[in-house]
Order: sequence, then C-alpha cells, then structure tokens
Amino acid sequence: MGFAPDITERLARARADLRMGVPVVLDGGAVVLAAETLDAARLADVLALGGSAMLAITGRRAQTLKARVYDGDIARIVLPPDATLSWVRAVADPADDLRAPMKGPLQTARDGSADMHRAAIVMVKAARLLPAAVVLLLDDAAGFALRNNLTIVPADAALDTGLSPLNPIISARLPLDVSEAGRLHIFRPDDGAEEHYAVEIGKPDRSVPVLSRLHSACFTGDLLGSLKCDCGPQLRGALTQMGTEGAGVLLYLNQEGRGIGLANKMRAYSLQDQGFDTVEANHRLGFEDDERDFRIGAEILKRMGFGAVRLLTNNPAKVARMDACGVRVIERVPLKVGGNAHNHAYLATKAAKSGHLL
Ligand SMILES: Nc1nc2c(ncn2[C@@H]2O[C@H](COP(=O)(O)OP(=O)(O)OP(=O)(O)O)[C@@H](O)[C@H]2O)c(=O)[nH]1
Ligand SMILES: [Zn+2]
Repeated sequence: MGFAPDITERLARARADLRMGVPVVLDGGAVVLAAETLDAARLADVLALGGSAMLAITGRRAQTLKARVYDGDIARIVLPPDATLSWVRAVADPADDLRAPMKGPLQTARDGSADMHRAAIVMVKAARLLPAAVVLLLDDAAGFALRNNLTIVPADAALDTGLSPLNPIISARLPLDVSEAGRLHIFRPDDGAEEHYAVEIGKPDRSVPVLSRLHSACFTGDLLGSLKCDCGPQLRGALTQMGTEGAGVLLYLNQEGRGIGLANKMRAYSLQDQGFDTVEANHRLGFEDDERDFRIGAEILKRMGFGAVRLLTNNPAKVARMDACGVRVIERVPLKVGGNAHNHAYLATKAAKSGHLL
C-alpha cells in the first residue's frame, strides 16, 4: 500500500487532464493531446519537438474525410509541419465539413504501429471529447512526463476495456407520483466515471422476472421535454407501468447521447440540422451509432439480485446485449410512446438502421 494513485486512478486523472487540454503521456512512448481542447501554444510546442506527429482519428471520421484507413478502426493522419490549430479542428470536428469540404490532401501513415494512437482515441472518447488526438511518439516517455509534470499511464491499461466494479453507495426511500413505494439507489464505479442510478418500485420478488427498463440519460428529452426524441415519455411511461403493476426497477444510466456525452450529442444535433440523420451524424463525428456499454446495466441488475427481467424496450439489440451479459430477458415489453411530428424521422431512422421496432 502506498499513497500513490494506482493505474485506474491515473487513468481517471488522464481523462480530466485531456478535458482541460493538458497533455498526457503513454508510457509505451507517446505524448497525447485531445484535438478538441488543444490550444495554439501547445500545438506549437508539439511541432517544435520534431518527430512525426500524427492526428489520430477514427475510421468513421476518416471515411467522411475520404482519407485512407490502414489501421482498421483508426487512421493516423500525418500532421503537416505547418499545421495550424484551425486545420486540426477542421479534421477533428465535422461542424464545417459542408462549408469547407477540402481539408486535404490528407496523408495517412501506413508503417509502424498504431497502438499508441488507438489508446489515445480510447482515452479521448472516455473523456467524452471529440474522438481525435494529436499523438507524438517519444523515446523517453517517462523522462518527458517527469520533466513536464504530466500524468503518465500505460498504453495497454488505456486500451483495457474491462468493466469497472460498481459499488452501491446509498439507497433511500423516494415516494414518487407513480408509486409511494419508490426507492433510489446510487452506484459509483471504481474508475471515477459517471455514477448510475436505480429506481426500485415496490418490493420486486427476486425469484421471478422483474419489469425493468434500462434508460439512457437524455437531458434534453428527460428534463427539457425535447420533441426530437421519445426519451421523456419513455421514462415516465416505464415508471407509470411499474407503478401500476406495483413492482419494477428502472436503471437511469448516465450514458447521455448513446454514450458520447451531451456536448457531442449537441454536435450531432447540429449536423442533423444540416440534413444528416442520427446515425450519419454520429459517424461524421467519428463515433459508432451506439457507444453505450450495456455491461453496466447488467452488472447493476445482478448486484441488486435480479437475474431475469421483462425488459421495457423497442430495441432488440438491448435484449441481446442483456442476454450476453448474463441477465435473462424473459419478455420484451414494447414501450411505444412519445411519437410526434419532430421525432418521426428519428424514430424511422432507428427502425431502418438500428433495428428498433416501431
Ligand atoms: N448520439 C445521439 N444520441 C441521441 C440522439 N437522440 C437521442 N439520443 C440518446 O439516445 C439515448 C436513447 O437511445 P435510443 O436509441 O433513443 O433508444 P434505446 O435506448 O436504444 O431503445 P429503447 O429502449 O427502445 O428506448 C439517450 O441517451 C439519448 O440521449 C441523437 O440524435 N444522437
Ligand atoms: Zn432523448
């Protein structure tokens, strides 16, 4: 035992650093700066170091930019020696793609390993930033980190996709309008990431499948009454059904925007205003359609003693993911509420491209 932070804690620090624009060092041998929070002074510092700095982007973003992809899920775009901050931003952020389509020619690196660049993308995604990072390989990464007082993490730890333990913190009675027998449970992951919540209605019998909903946070729909999606009515509809049946469990998972964070979701909305649908918008930003980690929901259900559920959802992929994570879905209970003129196209896209059932 020592006072020094362990690897999980250093990774949490690294995410916070990246969000502030502070570089992070990978001890496999690279310095990483998030493209979104990069400033001109640090870009100049990186370029002054010489070497072959790259802008790591995802394969999805590279496809939009018509850049070649040699590393599968990611591409290493060579940073020109005279690269400006606005060039980095334009490659990373699709906001102005239509107004200024030509960023290139973009040169993609082909030789050498992409491990550091892949780890950088995983870290900036986990920090809920745009999935793009400036990466410069270093010979003496440990010395560089020490001299500059930077957080250093092993690249393979950044790439580790193991699920962090979720610890129950507190639960308390919470009378709700749908049921006076409500209870709110708070779960906190070990890795410093977002907390998640479980709303338990009544006293569900753990020996029979429980009526359950895995609700992904939607600030705009759940709180503001946005008409662009169906989340608010789904949240209230699920709770109402649990209240009527007298028992149920609703997980409120803080995976805003299907796991890309609220700022990126608003970037996606801005692209939708330019004519792209919800899936295309995610891809143009460099994300997959759905970046949520459903193991979190399954883990919380199991921790609460629920091994089998009747799942309120229109998304068959959610059913499959729960089954794969060891929570048996005995029945899919449709939750078709909240359709309106504004979200008609959104729901139709999810049905056509993401397999949702209308
Ligand atoms: N990235 C992105 N996220 C969105 C968009 N609209 C809503 N969301 C998020 O999508 C999540 C809800 O996912 P949905 O795809 O609507 O539904 P689902 O959870 O897969 O399926 P259901 O169980 O039937 O609701 C919430 O986290 C919302 O914040 C969008 O246009 N782009
Ligand atoms: Zn929503």
